[in-house]
Amino acid sequence: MPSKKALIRRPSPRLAEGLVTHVEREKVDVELAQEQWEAYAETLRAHGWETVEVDPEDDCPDSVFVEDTVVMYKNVALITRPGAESRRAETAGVEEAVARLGCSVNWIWEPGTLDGGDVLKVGDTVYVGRGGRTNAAGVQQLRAAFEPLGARVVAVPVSKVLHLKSAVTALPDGTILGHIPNVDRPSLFPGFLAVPEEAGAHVVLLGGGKLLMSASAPKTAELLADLGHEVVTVDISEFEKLEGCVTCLSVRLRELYA
Ligand SMILES: NC(=O)NCCC[C@H](N)C(=O)O
Repeated sequence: MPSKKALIRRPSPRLAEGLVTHVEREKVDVELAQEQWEAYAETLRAHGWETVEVDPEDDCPDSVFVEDTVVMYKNVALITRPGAESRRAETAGVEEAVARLGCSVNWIWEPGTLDGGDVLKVGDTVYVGRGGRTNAAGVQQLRAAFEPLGARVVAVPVSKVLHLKSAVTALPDGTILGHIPNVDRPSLFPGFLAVPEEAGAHVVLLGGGKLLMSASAPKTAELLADLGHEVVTVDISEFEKLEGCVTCLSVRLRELYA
């Protein structure tokens, strides 16, 4: 039976020291972030996901952004080698967690770098962003890991935002959502829908046609609701100050047959 498990990792007490690259540093309220993270996890559970906590990594300020440390395809967990050196220590705990769940484990190796935020799966198409965190060797290694399993890997340039998924994500029907100023080449994506807000480009598919979105994209939420989607919102303001979005706080494991 397909699983509905989601990896999450509680915020480090050092969260406020997290990296910022494309935005001005703003003061992060760590206590509020903790509350927002609890509410995010509760929302996943309320929609049928069993949350599995990876052991915390308190010395890594960005460890809550668990999506960047592992990419799932079928039952294979590809442990990444994050582009930012300060994030490399995050992967050990994630590797342990996915192995415990029965995933087959594979790795991105030096000189490859790859962040999970750069990987968007739409059916068997796997888009990978070549940008500030993911290099050409990382793209090649991802291809070598997933193409034999049936994936079609499509590399796309990312220069305007931190990760590919900061720029685009996909609706359940495969339509790609993007905020045009953040997308290098919208024409590379079939069925592209431009959204009016930066955070409007970020959706997590909760299942049953429901979309999890940030409360900071009300116009896009209205647009998507008007197209017949059911939108569930969460406030993740403290993570957005660190260039995080709804996708980066969890990794959904849908194809485990444990
Ligand atoms: N996948 C994601 O959207 N990850 C966000 C990572 C934010 C973190 N401050 C970083 O710069 O790595």
